[in-house]
Amino acid sequence: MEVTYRDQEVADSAASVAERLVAEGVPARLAGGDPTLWGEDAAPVAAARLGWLALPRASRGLLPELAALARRARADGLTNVVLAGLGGSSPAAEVICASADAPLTVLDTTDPGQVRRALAEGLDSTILVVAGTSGASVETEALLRVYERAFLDAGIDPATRVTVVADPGSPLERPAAESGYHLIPAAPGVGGRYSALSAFGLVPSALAGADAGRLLDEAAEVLPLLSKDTGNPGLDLGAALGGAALAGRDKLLMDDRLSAATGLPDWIEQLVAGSTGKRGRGILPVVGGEPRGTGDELLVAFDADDGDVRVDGPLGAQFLVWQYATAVAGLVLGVDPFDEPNIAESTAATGRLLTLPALPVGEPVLVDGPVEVYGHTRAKDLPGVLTELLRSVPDGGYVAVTAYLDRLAAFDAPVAEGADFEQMTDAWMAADAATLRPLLALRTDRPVTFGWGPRFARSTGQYHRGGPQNGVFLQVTGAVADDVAVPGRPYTLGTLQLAQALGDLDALEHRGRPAVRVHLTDRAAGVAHLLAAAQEA
Ligand SMILES: O=P(O)(O)OC[C@H]1O[C@H](O)[C@H](O)[C@@H](O)[C@@H]1O
Repeated sequence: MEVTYRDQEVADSAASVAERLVAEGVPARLAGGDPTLWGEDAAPVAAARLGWLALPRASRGLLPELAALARRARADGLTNVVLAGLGGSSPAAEVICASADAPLTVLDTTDPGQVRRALAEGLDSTILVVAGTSGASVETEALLRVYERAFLDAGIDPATRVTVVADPGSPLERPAAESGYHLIPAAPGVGGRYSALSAFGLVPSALAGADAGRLLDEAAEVLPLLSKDTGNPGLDLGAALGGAALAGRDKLLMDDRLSAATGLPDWIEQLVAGSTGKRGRGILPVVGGEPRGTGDELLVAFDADDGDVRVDGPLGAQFLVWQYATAVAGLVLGVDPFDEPNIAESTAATGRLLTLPALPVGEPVLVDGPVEVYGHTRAKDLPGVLTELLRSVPDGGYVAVTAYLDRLAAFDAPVAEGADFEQMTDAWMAADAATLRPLLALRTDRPVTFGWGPRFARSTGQYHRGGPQNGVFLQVTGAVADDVAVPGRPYTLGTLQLAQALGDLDALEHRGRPAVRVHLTDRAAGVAHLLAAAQEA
């Protein structure tokens, strides 16, 4: 694993940061799991979250159980692996499986269409992994309830299909015990964001056919370097991230085009945004963003020379080194990398909204074709709304687009017969809400981020609310055609999804951030309309 500086300014600031950290004994103290590094107030939480440093070795104990689990699933014909988990409980497995070409369906959504899509993949061959660290995520619990009912309706005993991965003492242990699900207790003292090499990352990956042992080997190889004062890739990367952010280069761009790992920036996003975005500080990962030369960017390139920092190494080592580097960057920025003080703001608001007889959606301030606009705007049409939002981004700020929609809906777009791959990709992009990010990025030199709700809410959501208050928000919601009931709960997935969006908006508006919700009364037509509006200057 190697970290190389390719920009003199970054190299200089990293060197002076590293010198200070070494003088304070940080590398050995962090590698040894010293919880007092981030100050006295942070020590109790850190003490309960530094377990990830031991995982490259400790998780080896899981391997026989994982092999047996995977063997049994294959013997039973359970090849469709579905992972229900939010925040840090799912993105590592997503990257591991995508990189290993191991098919995994990740459900970190409350979108009824996306959940129906997953259910339709064939319950006969489905094994469901339900993953939660705190066990408090309402989405995970709802998805478990939906799948339990679906299995029962299909005449399948859920106990033969559900595996629960949970922190010891988590409320998720209860349904597991009551219903006889296979329970795999996660290593204690890790927490969601740092759980890649724990049961959270490894159980679904092994079931889907990825090589969990290899990941641990890759991480174990780099582990001894992390206590060193020199030649320590975690220290080098952390000093670069922290030093650059202190110098105003706090937008993290990543070029992974040549990387053997698929989707690593998405995992880094949840780690870095959730860990550093607090107390008005933080590092904002801009996944998919291109460098604009604006002076507030740091470009990290994987296995390539075009960045300010070059990072080379296999996936298992990347996980460990980025975790260490993020903990170091938190120290440099003066934030506690292990808490998430502002996540609860929107979840509490969502909880309150769900107790009301009806969701307070309000009245649209304007309707433009299949798109309703809610919030404060003086604009007369949708292109005007977007222009106004873009103009309201302050110096050093950013635009965050968040879409509470079906992440896979674009693949339903009609593609002409005989179309080649490029034409197919064009058709999908033209139907994908995520295309808003590059389109809006063409119209501003400020970074534009994109996140699917509620997935982003537990990572960049922490940064949006806790980080520098210079974000401008465009939230996209959509009408639900075919809702899904949540058995045993008074709400449907569609209601939960909308309540989450409104809860998030509420938390942003309370902080005085410019935020507009656009609601698609027809989802496919609405996305097309929105993308067209984004192109109209
Ligand atoms: O794993 P859960 O209990 O469902 O929590 C999901 C997520 O919640 C918060 O956002 C934390 O910052 C994450 O680290 C965690 O993964």
